Amino acid sequence: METRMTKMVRVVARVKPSTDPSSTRSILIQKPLGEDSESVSISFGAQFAGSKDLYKLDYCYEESESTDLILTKEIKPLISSVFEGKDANVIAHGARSSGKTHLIQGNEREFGLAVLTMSEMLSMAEERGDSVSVSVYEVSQETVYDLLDQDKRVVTVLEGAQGKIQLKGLSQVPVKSLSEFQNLYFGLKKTQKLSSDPPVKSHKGVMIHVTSGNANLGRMTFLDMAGYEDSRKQNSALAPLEIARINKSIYALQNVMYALNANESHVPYRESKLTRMLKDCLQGCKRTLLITCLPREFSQDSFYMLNLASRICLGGNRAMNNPTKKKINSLERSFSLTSAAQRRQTPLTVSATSKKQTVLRGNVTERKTKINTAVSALKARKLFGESNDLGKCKNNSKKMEGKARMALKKEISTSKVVLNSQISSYKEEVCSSSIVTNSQSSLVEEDSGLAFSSSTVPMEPSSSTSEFLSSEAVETTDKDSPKEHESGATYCDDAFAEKAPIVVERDDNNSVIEEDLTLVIEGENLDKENNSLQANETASPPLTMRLRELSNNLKSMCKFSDQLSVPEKYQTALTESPAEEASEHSGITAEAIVSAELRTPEKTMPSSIDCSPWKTYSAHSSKLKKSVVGEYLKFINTAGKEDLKKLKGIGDKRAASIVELREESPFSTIDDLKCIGLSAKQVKGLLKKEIGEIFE
Ligand SMILES: Nc1ncnc2c1ncn2[C@@H]1O[C@H](COP(=O)(O)OP(=O)(O)OP(=O)(O)O)[C@@H](O)[C@H]1O
Repeated sequence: METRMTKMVRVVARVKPSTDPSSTRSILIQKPLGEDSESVSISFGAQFAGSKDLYKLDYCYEESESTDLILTKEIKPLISSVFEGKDANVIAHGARSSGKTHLIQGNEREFGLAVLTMSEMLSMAEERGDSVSVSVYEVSQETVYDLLDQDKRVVTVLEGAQGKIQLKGLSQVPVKSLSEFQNLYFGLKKTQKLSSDPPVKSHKGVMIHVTSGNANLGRMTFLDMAGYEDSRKQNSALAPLEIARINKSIYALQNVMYALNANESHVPYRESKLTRMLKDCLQGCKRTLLITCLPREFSQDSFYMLNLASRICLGGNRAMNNPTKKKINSLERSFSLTSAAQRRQTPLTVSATSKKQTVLRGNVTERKTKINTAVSALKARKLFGESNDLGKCKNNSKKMEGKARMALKKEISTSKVVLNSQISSYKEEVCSSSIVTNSQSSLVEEDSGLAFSSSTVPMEPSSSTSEFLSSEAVETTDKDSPKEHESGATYCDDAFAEKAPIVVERDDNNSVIEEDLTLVIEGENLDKENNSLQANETASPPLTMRLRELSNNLKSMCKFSDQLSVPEKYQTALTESPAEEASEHSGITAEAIVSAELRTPEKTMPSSIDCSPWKTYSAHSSKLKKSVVGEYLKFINTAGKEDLKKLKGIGDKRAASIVELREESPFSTIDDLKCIGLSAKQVKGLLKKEIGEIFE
């Protein structure tokens, strides 16, 4: 029976006009049915390395299409629902300077969507005899500020026992006319921007409330998100940590939208202050409109944002098309495991029948691209976080695919692979030592195909942590202390949660009611939990031991490769022939064919059969170097703070920076360590010292 569903999040793009008409770096938009297209594809110019990829969205508004058109087509239907008591959200995200503020706020001459919408809503309210009021806020460094308050009062996000969010300290100013609203909205900067303010990025939100008499109807939220930028950019005005923090909250909201659109059972609202404060608006809404702002001339940062938007869009399509999507979602999520602990705890499910393996083989071959796209297009912040440039993104996709292969290969080799089991395990050892992140994926069969499931696995920090965070969870950190607020009640702000005794609020009839509130746990606490998770799993041996072990393994592998002797015909089958050819060798089982297909030739060490001793030695030492670097990075990406401090040259501050930065984007090259304030020379020195220690 077909289930009718509507997408919770509609994902469209808005193109910002080119500033250089002669530029060849233009994005390409395919609208099969012009304005009536229900889905569009966006790709990048041939010059761009990612040009082969098409990103699907629900629609794309080009430069020639006016903001009024977006209002008519996208927002007017939402306005009616707000007057019927539903919430609606319009969120603009994108790279820096991609036109988000221009789209949402606009300027005095060219009104943005928030102003145009307010105009519509005021007319409608007048007709119906309803009232409109507005709140304007900013979320910066995990703190919410009330922008309609002269002193930019801090807003506290409280969560009631029923999970209802209360924004304590957020003003709600009645608006009677558009000019009144404009004065409030455009006057903000003039009254509040202090020249001494350090340049910080923030998310800015406008919430339009509709009330009928004393009853609250719906709310329309406009969110102008801070611009995404690669935290490793050398020329940014902001510190990498500040960028990382803001990116983390961008990813958090994107993860929430993905989960909502994919109709997932768990929505990770607790990942950031922004997602927590918007929880009610997002979950109680008729629809959220996500607008990806894209400059006509693409950039790496735009590419990432589009990639993520497309992922959210695809999640919705799948949820509508496939009621059993949850298993598929698990595939994406299984690749998005964020902490090494989670990755390592992932059980490798083995389906051992050869029949199933034969099916798997076919599917793996056919789905190679699908896995790749699913992984690259669908993984949340970790996938994209891991890859802060296209090259890395591609490498990561390859790595993911490689890991999938490895997992399959493991599966096969644990059952009846007759041929070459020695080679398989030998290769596995080499591969695993050179893969930076170590993700194990559960493999299960879904329908007749191959699916990856993480049903037994926490998916992301959000999901894992939230499992032990009920809405009444209580947690404190020692660095944050309770704050005193005007009400006189002592309660907590970010990263501090405790059961508040009784907090007073007003109900729909404006009468005072008392509610038992639980103060929320914010992102930093989640970090703490993530870290404690990591701390638990860092019972793994220290780096030097692991390097030593690696060195021994490599030595034994060298020995093994010298002894290696595989019948020639099987060597050919394993390295070159497609499966069909291989099957002609009567002695090779179906499982072996799969093994052959899944082989990653470049990872294979050259045997000494046809190499000179020097070539063999060079190849081995270069592999050794790569493996050591890989191990080092793996350690950097997974170890707890205390273990990190055991590394030469890493003190408390650097260890803390590593933990914070890798949350946003794991270290994928040694050079990434420059982000924690090391020079290239210092980075080299660190590694030399660690390697030197192996031989002490
Ligand atoms: N559709 C448009 N038409 C003309 N100019 C535009 C358009 N969109 C944006 N711009 C211009 O591009 C510049 C950057 O736009 P805007 O400030 O809106 O970007 P942003 O994405 O909000 O930036 P940030 O990431 O810093 O918040 C501004 O000078 C703005 O006037």
